[in-house]
Amino acid sequence: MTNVNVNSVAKTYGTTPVLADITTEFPEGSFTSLLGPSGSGKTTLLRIIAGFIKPDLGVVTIGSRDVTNIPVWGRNIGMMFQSYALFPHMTITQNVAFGLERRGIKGAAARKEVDRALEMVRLPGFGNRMPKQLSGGQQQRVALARAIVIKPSVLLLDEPLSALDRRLRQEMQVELLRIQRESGLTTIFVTHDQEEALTLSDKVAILDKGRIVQIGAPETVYEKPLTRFAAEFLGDSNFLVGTVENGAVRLSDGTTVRSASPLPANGMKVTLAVRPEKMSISARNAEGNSLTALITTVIYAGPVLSYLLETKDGLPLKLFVQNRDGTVLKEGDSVTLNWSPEHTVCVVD
Ligand SMILES: Nc1ncnc2c1ncn2[C@@H]1O[C@H](COP(=O)(O)OP(=O)(O)OP(=O)(O)O)[C@@H](O)[C@H]1O
Repeated sequence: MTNVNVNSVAKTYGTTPVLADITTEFPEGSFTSLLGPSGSGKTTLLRIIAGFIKPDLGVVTIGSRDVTNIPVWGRNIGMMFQSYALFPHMTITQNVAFGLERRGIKGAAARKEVDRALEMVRLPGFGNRMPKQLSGGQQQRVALARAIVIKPSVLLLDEPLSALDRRLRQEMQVELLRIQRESGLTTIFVTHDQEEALTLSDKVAILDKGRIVQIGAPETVYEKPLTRFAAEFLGDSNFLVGTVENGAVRLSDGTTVRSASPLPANGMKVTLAVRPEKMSISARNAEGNSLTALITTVIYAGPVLSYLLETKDGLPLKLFVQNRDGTVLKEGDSVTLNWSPEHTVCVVD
């Protein structure tokens, strides 16, 4: 078990900066997801930690060891990518043993480690099969066994589950988490699937244009986004823009909205973010915030109903409600939305 540190790491391709001054710690035994849109630099950061790419600036340490100038094979890293490509002409045992052989571990010692790894991914007894005799999910497990059999210090995963269908993917998420917890491996996981990042991780790092804009526990990043980008990228959000007036925010239609976040000085323009499930259609609470809006679209998704709304000033809003009693409101209905200042977060625009 080892912690990974990235210090002032920067990378530019030609004139395009891809990573700008990244400093962050991946604590020993933690599971961190790197989450961000396409091109935000997730893979580049992972490949720098793996040693496939050398940063222009900065230092990478694994444990107490500076590995910035150490090649991939000298870093003792377990890796798994989207294209997990097992060797088709080799048995499962041979596939898993591949990394061990390159480390000089052969024969009975190797077989013992392979059996242990196959047991860990719940494929005991599959060693003599060929990859084509396994389902996609089973092949993925073999790839995971191959990554962990070498007893790496760190496990690096780049969208390993994105080729799987939804059901298999959820199954593998549970397996991955179990294996990570059992092995205690410091794990860094690249994904652009927010739900996956929230469910699996101890920490989520949100990347935007080569910077980590926020890193923290899933519930912190979700409940208290720091920027509009983070609030929008991780989950859905309503944004209310207004001016600070006597400790509250006055919107353009004159409504006053209170926030539990610290607000800047009077007269400053601010953006407030409110999650759509934090709003409700209920009797007005004197302590709370409220806005009246017209329903423009109803999206029926079984357990959850989504409503798109618009205030008379043209402000678009979203509302998610649990479908408790089967009541579905209609387009054109006018409703009053209520929500708490606790769920009204001041974000950097
Ligand atoms: N070898 C390269 N040469 C030039 N530009 C590159 C190279 N590799 C990556 N880039 C650019 O760097 C940026 C970041 O790429 P990276 O693959 O790290 O993003 P990502 O967040 O992992 O995206 P995705 O989710 O699409 O995989 C992109 O704009 C990409 O085009």
